[in-house]
Amino acid sequence: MPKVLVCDPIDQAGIDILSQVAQVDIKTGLPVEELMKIVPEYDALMIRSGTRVTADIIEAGVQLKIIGRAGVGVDNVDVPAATRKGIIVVNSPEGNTIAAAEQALALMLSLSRHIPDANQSVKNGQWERKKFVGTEVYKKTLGIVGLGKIGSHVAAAAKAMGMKLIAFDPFISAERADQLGCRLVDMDVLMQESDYITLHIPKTPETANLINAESLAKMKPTARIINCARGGIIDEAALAEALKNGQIAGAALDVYASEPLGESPLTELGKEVILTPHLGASTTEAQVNVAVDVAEQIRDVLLGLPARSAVNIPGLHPDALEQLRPYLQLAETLGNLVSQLVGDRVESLNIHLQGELANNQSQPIVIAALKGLLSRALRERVNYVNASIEAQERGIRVIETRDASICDYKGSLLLQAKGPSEEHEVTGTLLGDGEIRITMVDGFPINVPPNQHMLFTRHRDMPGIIGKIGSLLGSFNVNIASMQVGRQIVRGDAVMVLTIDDPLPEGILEEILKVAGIRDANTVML
Ligand SMILES: NC(=O)C1=CN([C@@H]2O[C@H](COP(=O)(O)OP(=O)(O)OC[C@H]3O[C@@H](n4cnc5c(N)ncnc54)[C@H](O)[C@@H]3O)[C@@H](O)[C@H]2O)C=CC1
Ligand SMILES: O=C(O)C(=O)COP(=O)(O)O
Repeated sequence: MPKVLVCDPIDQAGIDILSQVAQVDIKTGLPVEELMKIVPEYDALMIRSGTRVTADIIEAGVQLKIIGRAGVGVDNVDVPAATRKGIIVVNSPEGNTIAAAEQALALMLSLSRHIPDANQSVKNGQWERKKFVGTEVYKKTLGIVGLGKIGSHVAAAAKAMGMKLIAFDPFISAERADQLGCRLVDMDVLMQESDYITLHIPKTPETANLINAESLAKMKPTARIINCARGGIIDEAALAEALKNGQIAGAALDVYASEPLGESPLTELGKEVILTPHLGASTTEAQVNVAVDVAEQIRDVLLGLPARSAVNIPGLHPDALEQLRPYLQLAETLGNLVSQLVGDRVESLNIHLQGELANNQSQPIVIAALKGLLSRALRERVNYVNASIEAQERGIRVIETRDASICDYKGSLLLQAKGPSEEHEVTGTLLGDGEIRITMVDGFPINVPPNQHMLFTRHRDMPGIIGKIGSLLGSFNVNIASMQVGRQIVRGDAVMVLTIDDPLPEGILEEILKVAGIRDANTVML
């Protein structure tokens, strides 16, 4: 039974799902050294923001197949290191969207009405109505940095409260912003015009310290900033300074450069600052959502099925993936086949998407072909996660072309692979029932389903040659399941493709190559 280590508090609904297929050990708050020590035993890790999965932990996790982040941000996982090792990293992109958006809105209103300090004051026995006079958000300008899932929900709610919306997100179209009632502006304008600024961007090298002394200096003295995204996007020392100097009116933070926050100039400030301990995703609903979402993906991967929200497999919606799945199988089979025909190291791979296939998203098909191509050398170590990197590191040149006008079949895939001494090409398609057919080998038309054991020959089309190969195989007790010859001209060059029931015994290939007219022979295992 596979083993899953749960390193952070996860809702029981997720644990129940994992327990159906794995031994689940819950060990939260482990010191790094402890985690390093036990991680080699585990097939999967399930984490939240509390655990840092560093390159060292990934290196030590010799059995790891998947790291599941029950939440959105994967900045606490060394994703490139996981990718290199073929470990899938999944998250729950939508499970806590509403929770995080509501936290940002709650903080915005808390800031504008001094709720936390007013509450504390009453609890302290005071009645300070004058001290806590607030401001309205109605008709004020909200600047949203990052108009993705959370930013969009904040926009909708803020719009309903009568706020004017501006946004900075270089990856969002003006049409999408328009739909949300947002005007797209650049970062400088957003800093200058906003009464409230809310951050909903991932932590990346580009967004680290995006809000710094220089940008804070552009804000209105009455403006307030909210960060429910990630610590480190705001320079905390610069923010504390801006608040202390009255350069800006307030800030509410849920996330910090280092968590738990500990000692910080921010904790010494007054009612202009509200600090919460990374609670954005901490609602009952969100915790069930993310736990179930990620546990299901871990379960599926452990059962050999694909994950729907892998962050290190090229982005594809599950529905699209489902539709493409037969083509991925085709690409993988052809990649494996052509690599065995080349025999040697493959230096370049041309991938031609033809007919209907040319209209599909090509990246997953390219990756599937590379996975197939590399599986001869890397076996189960290559997967959809690391196939591209492995190919790149081996210096394999990948060229992709598409031609929708080629329509012998509904859609077909042609792979041409070149090695130091040999070059081969194979074409394949899918029949109506999704079955794979190899339709061309080295330019010769055939129609063969892939088989576990196959024999491919190149020969001169002449009488008797097929019989000779047949009896030779018979003399070695090899049972032929099917045999086909493809040729372009009578008595010219031809290919013969045999599917056989067992692996070819030692020595038989040499005998086949001795048959007059045979130019080349390859065994293939698929
Ligand atoms: N406080 C908490 O507990 C939670 C925090 N989060 C954080 O919120 C972030 C946003 O989450 P979602 O909205 O679900 O992600 P998302 O991927 O749907 O949206 C992120 C948006 O940021 C934009 N973006 C990326 N780089 C940018 C840049 N340099 N400048 C401006 N915009 C940029 C993207 O185009 C995208 O539209 C997450 O990355 C996560 O770190 C998410 C959930 C809970
Ligand atoms: O989903 C995210 O990105 C979050 O920041 C939530 O973090 P958490 O799972 O509550 O530790």
